[in-house]
Amino acid sequence: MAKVRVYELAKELGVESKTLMGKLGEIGEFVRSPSSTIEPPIVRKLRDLYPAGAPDGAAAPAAPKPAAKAPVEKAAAAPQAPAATAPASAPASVPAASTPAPARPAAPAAPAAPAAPAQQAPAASAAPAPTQAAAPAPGTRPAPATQGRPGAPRPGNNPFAPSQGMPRSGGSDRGGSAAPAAGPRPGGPRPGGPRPGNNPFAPSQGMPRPGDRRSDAAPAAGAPTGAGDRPGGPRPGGPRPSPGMMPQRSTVGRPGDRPGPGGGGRPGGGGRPGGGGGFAGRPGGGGGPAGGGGGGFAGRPGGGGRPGGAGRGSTQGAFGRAGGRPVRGRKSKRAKRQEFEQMQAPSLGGVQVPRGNGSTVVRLRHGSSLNDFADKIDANPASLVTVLFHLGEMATATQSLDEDTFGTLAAELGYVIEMVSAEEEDRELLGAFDIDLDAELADEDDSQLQARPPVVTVMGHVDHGKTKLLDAIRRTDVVAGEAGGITQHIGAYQVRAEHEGNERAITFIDTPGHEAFTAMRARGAQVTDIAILVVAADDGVMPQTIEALNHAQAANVPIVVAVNKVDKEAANPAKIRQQLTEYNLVAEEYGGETMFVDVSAKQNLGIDELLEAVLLTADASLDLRANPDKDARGVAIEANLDKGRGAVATVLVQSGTLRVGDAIVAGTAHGRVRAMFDEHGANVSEAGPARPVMVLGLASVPSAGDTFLVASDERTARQIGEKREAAERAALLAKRRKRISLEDFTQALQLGKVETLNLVLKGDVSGAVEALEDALLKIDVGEGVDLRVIHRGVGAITQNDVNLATVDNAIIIGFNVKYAERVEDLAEREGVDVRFYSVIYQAIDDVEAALTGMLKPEYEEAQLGTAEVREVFRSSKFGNIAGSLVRSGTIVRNSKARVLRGGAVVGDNLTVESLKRFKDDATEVREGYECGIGLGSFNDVQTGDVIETFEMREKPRK
Ligand SMILES: Nc1nc2c(ncn2[C@@H]2O[C@H](COP(=O)(O)OP(=O)(O)OP(=O)(O)O)[C@@H](O)[C@H]2O)c(=O)[nH]1
Repeated sequence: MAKVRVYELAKELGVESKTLMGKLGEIGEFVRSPSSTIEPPIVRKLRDLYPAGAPDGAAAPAAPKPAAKAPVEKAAAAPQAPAATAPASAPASVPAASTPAPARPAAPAAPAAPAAPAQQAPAASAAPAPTQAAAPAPGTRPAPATQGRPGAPRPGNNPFAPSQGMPRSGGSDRGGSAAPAAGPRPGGPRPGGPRPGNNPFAPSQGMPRPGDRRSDAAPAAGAPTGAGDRPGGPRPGGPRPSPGMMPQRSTVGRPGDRPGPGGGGRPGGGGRPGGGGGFAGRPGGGGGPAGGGGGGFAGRPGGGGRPGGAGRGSTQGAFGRAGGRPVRGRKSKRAKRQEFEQMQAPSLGGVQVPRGNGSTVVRLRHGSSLNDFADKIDANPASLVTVLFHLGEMATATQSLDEDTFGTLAAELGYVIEMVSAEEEDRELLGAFDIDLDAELADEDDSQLQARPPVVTVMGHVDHGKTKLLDAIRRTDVVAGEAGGITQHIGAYQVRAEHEGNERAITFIDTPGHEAFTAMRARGAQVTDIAILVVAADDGVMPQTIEALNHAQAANVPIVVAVNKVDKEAANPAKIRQQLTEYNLVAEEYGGETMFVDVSAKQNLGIDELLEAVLLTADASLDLRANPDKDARGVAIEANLDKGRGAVATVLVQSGTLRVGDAIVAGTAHGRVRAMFDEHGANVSEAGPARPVMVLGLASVPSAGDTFLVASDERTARQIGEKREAAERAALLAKRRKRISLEDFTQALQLGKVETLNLVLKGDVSGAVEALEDALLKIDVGEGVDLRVIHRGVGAITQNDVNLATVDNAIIIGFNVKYAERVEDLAEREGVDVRFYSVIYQAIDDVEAALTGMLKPEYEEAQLGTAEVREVFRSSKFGNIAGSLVRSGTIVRNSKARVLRGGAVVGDNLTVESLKRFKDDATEVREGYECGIGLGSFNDVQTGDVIETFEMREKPRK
């Protein structure tokens, strides 16, 4: 069918060419002149508009003629001007786009009347016209089967789907033009409505970009494809196209494209779908035939071979999926569900996390990680990481977090976090081994309880005589005399004193000071029954006296005051009594309840009275009884690693009886009691309540204040120890992480205060570790540098130590210890600096040096050379160049510079940006030579100026 020119048609229709051109403009077909040709579909449309040759064109556009064979006929026709084709479809398609729903009902009917599809789908009928308008590429063969498909937009055609691949504005988007071809799924759209996956709001599908003509284009895609599609039913014999069958942007519509090998009727490599959509920006590029049939698929014959040349991963058009990326098959149900859920309640960061109702309690152990939290709420740990990140905290899924962090996260997600305390945690842990210490105590009846000695701690201000007093008490021991005195310091000792005619035992903790007392309390060990507060009679109440009594009172521990040094001339015991009344310690003689005893530790005066006072106080205010007939429970008082004997721990039995051979676990240390010694160095086979003994047989060194218990067997003891160790490690990690938050860090960085030397101290005995720590912390390193002992302990350097040092960039100092097995390799691998010392001062010297090295370097200016400006050259490239003579030193390129004029600085903070020796670039020019110096943007250089160059050098620290 030959093309018709405007004037010819005008004549035929009995209207003026101008009127017809106007009409063409109205329907979006812009023609240049009356002699322009019009594509047959447009011709038909116009004929419909002027059915009876009515000049007003009043005829309804409702009954367009079927587009049937037009494309075939037009296949070989010359390409149309883009201006003519592209806009044509747009207006036509708009109604379809805006009312996709009404178009749908037509779909089911379409297969029933394939011969007259257009009548049934008016919306679609408009579209075939423009699709035909897209001229076939020269040389492409038309697809015979493109026509005849009932026209109706595919229900699945999501007009908003960005992947529809509509041409972008400008109409020259080849890829876009391919979309309609891709759009139809010959396999038949599901008639039941839009594809569930086609969620126009789903982020994965996106909305059309502004400026895109997708929204316009989409209906066009729908319409023409509908024309070629078989809505509501499977394509006869046609396989469901895989995405791979979709035409590729890069291939479709290229002139000269050939149908693919299996394509059967896939013309022009899929035809230029732009033709289908009527948006063909490239005349001739659009596989007209395909277009005529309504997109690329229309070009496929019923047999539906795979489209040749159309690869995977190209435009996916009407499937609503993002174009460009290959998508294999349709979305899984799971993907759809996920998408749906995402639409419901995305959390902070856009991830999906099961939410609590605001009061859902989640119990977490101290040191738990996001993994643990995720486990409890059945969430994906990675999602929690994301949410936390959006809350301003960065953490990995396995990292232990502190309570605050969990609290923030939980609040965001509608949960309430309940952190389990260390005691509760241990209780739970022991519960797993059928050990319930609380129930044990509750179940004991009076008949099982026997009196036990009081356990006493001596506290007081520095130099008030605590140690001296403990010595004096030790000497008064009636048994000690017989056994040759207390020969060993084991951390605690028991003395016997006469009281009301009876010999009574009193246990003294041999670590004076409230620090040890409090440290033990902090570990959950309530060891002390009575505190002796030592106050020097010649000195009076001092800060640490007050601190000590506060600590004792806070622990509800009765106090006996030892007014010491009464032998001294300046002693004023009455003053002490008076002073202490202010702190609720009112002496008995003043009507109070506190016993004050005047003693002289030096002269052994009043010691017996003091012991008696202790016993009286104990009897008066405490019910000191315990059940000796059960497995021992108690506290580790002191522990160290002995070269010959291994871990040595002094434990205080609090209840039950500890026997040699018992399986024991103290904190994380476990083992079997191999031997026990008392403070006299004598072997003991069993130790009852309030009895301190030195125990051999533990596999590792427990910490002071660790509670111990006898387990049913060694295996249980080991398991408890290991579980405690894991919990402790987690808690330690959590604690460590809390030390610095992101804000603190940034602030510290800004203040230049992040240079912190972290240390892990390990020693053979706790005393040495403490001494080392004290000495290190006393190093005067000046401001700006911090020293922190992040961990200290007794024993070999373990994997835990190295791990800790790795995380915190710490240096490990080992004093008289070595690596534990296989730890050296780890330290080397992780690059942890581990230093061993046997002389404490060497360690201190080294740390001091390290700290000095860490101090921020100070810089000073060092002059490199001066040059006198002899002449100024102007260079368009480098600005002014100072032709200079080097007067002293060397002028070095890229060095700092300043310009002096008459001794005054006229330019500072400059850089020697270019340096030339004649025409050659030079890196440096020495004294006596001429050179050209360019100072960058500084152009105010004059003859006679002096250019001084220098560099900033680090100042050596003294
Ligand atoms: N005259 C006299 N001097 C005493 C008496 N008790 C202790 N001292 C002296 O006081 C000084 C400090 O005694 P310590 O027992 O070391 O005192 P401390 O309270 O243990 O001191 P720190 O361990 O530093 O807290 C020593 O020189 C003792 O000899 C006493 O009863 N009379």
